Amino acid sequence: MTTPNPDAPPILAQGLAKTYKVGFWFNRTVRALQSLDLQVGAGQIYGLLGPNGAGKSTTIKILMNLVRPSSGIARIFGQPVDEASTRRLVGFLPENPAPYEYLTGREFVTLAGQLAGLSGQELDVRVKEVLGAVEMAGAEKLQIRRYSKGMVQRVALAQALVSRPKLLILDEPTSGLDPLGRRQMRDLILAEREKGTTVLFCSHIIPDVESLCDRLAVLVGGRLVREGSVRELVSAQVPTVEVVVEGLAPDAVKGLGIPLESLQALDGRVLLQVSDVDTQRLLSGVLGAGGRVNQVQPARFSLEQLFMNALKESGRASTVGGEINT
Ligand SMILES: Nc1ncnc2c1ncn2[C@@H]1O[C@H](COP(=O)(O)OP(=O)(O)OP(=O)(O)O)[C@@H](O)[C@H]1O
Repeated sequence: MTTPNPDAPPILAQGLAKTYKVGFWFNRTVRALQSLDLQVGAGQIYGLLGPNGAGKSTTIKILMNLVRPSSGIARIFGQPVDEASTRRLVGFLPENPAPYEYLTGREFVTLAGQLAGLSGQELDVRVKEVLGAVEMAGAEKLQIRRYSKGMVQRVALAQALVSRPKLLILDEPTSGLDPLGRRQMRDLILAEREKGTTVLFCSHIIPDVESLCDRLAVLVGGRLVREGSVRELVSAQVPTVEVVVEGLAPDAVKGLGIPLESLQALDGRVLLQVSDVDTQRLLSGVLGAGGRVNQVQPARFSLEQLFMNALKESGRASTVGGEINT
């Protein structure tokens, strides 16, 4: 058995690919992941963002050694993902946690703590601590089958935290949580980073990714299409301007022949987004056609725009999943 290297990146993936065999005769394949390179540095909160079927869970399952990659390398703290010594350093929240229903929340988290090597008073104290942190102390004696989806998500997070992991891997951590629960989950993730824990989480909830991540990777159809810090990625977008026009119908605005990022009819006005370089031409066109310009302001770039652009470029705006080959 080799020991994990604390100076190695918590997560490293090189050329990671996964092809699933599907169909009754397993004669078709789905390419879920294609040559993924990823490096997550110590203490970072790293987000995997992508639409349904982008390959986020497959990446996480490979890192958790639940799925074998078809090719490529995946390492945790410098060790292969199937190395037992690395498992103790990782806390994992799966996409649809399915804890033993007949255990109480407290029993379940205690079991997870025992499996992680805790015992005696240290175990009791830690179980109480994590159940308190996820606000489940009041329901800890209830069997899990009586829990709501959000409560299951909370105890599942408690089991991921109980061993004080150095790396937390969270698959859709805010799924099933109400707005308050989502806020608490975000605060817990930030608190973990304060303690020096590295966090990898996947989501398709853009505000969660935007508010939490230091860096992120955008996956579409199994391919990495963007990677960087949230700020870098958002500021690399082509600047656009928002223009509100009155006195012209949407079709008349479209008829000006100026490329528009978006167009929305709003109660007698038309709200447009246009690339910075086309703004003057648009304004002259609107005035020349007898319209009035009500408002012009730079658009605030959001991760959502970046995401939509990435989808558009990949030609995947209306499709999900990996490539299916027959
Ligand atoms: N066990 C499996 N067998 C066959 N195909 C699979 C399997 N697991 C995933 N896939 C396929 O691989 C592709 C990627 O799926 P994956 O679950 O990794 O995506 P995801 O980004 O996590 O999606 P979501 O956001 O919907 O959870 C999809 O096309 C999916 O149908």
